[in-house]
Amino acid sequence: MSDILKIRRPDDWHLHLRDGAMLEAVVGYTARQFARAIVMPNLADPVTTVSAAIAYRDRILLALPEGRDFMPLMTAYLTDTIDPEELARGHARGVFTAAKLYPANATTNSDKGVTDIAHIHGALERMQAIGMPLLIHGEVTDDTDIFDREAVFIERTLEPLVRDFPALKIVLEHITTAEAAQFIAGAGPNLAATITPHHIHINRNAIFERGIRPHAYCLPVAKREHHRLAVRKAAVSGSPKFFLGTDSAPHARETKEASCGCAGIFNAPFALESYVAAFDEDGALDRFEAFASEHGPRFYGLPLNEATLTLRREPVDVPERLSAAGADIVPFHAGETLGWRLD
Ligand SMILES: NC(=O)N[C@@H](CC(=O)O)C(=O)O
Ligand SMILES: [Zn+2]
Ligand SMILES: [Zn+2]
Repeated sequence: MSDILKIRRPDDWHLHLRDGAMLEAVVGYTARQFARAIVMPNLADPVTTVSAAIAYRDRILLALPEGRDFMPLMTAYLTDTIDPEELARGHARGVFTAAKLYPANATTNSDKGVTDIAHIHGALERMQAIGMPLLIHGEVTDDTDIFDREAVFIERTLEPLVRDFPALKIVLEHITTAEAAQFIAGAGPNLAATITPHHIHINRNAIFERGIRPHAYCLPVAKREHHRLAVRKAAVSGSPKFFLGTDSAPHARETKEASCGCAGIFNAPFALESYVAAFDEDGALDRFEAFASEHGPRFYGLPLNEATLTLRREPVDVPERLSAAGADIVPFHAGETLGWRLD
């Protein structure tokens, strides 16, 4: 009985699909598992307009393997000069599901992000009024210690933001700390957080295991063990404020294995297998479906998926590399054997 898990088809509430050849190489891995995904707008040329989002959505749909039923949910990239009208227009037309706040220079392709929250107050007011969610990469960008950047962001930026916009729907993305888990758990129902597979499996030791491990490097960077445990506890808790968002972030192998390697972990190929292993280890298989398939759509006010999928307790080998876009990419769990297999 507990060797087979049949669940409502899940969604990925935080995903990087990139563009061009990389998009074509990676989109099938996500579409195999997830019915929908919130697609991040941090392309080299960020998605800041309705027309750019429509064109990107069309490229994603065109890149899908045949017969795959998958709906990309698009997001707008907030800049200092973003026009609140453009956001509202995109939201009303069903193009922008949400808008994403990247503090300028916090992460990959965030150089055109927001330099000061004060610059987007008009946009946030408008989003609050129309019920458009704000998605946040929550790290400060000054010379704060890299392991403290999320906790400091919560104190310095998120708490005032929640006070100023009490009805704004906010998702704190890819949380990595006990502080974040605690803050979200204690906040109102309009605040939620996504949790990645890697942040429930690895702590910061993984980045330095017998040498430097670029494929375990992402932002926000993995923290100490006690933070991993707190984030994992939130994921398996059954609280509707925490839901699945892989933050799968493919980078070609040579751009990670470099003197200045890119941040991002490519976990799309075995995302469900990775999450379910953690729920199984924690005796929380009965709460997996809610985390993967229910909490997200309820927060976003979207219908639950009708289709189902089945996971079986059978070994699955994760390859060392996957070839894509003429290069290769190293997936999360490369070379490991996971204990659950997706049909
Ligand atoms: N998570 C990462 O380490 N990288 C993401 C950006 C992001 O989500 O911060 C990317 O686009 O590569
Ligand atoms: Zn991020
Ligand atoms: Zn991301």
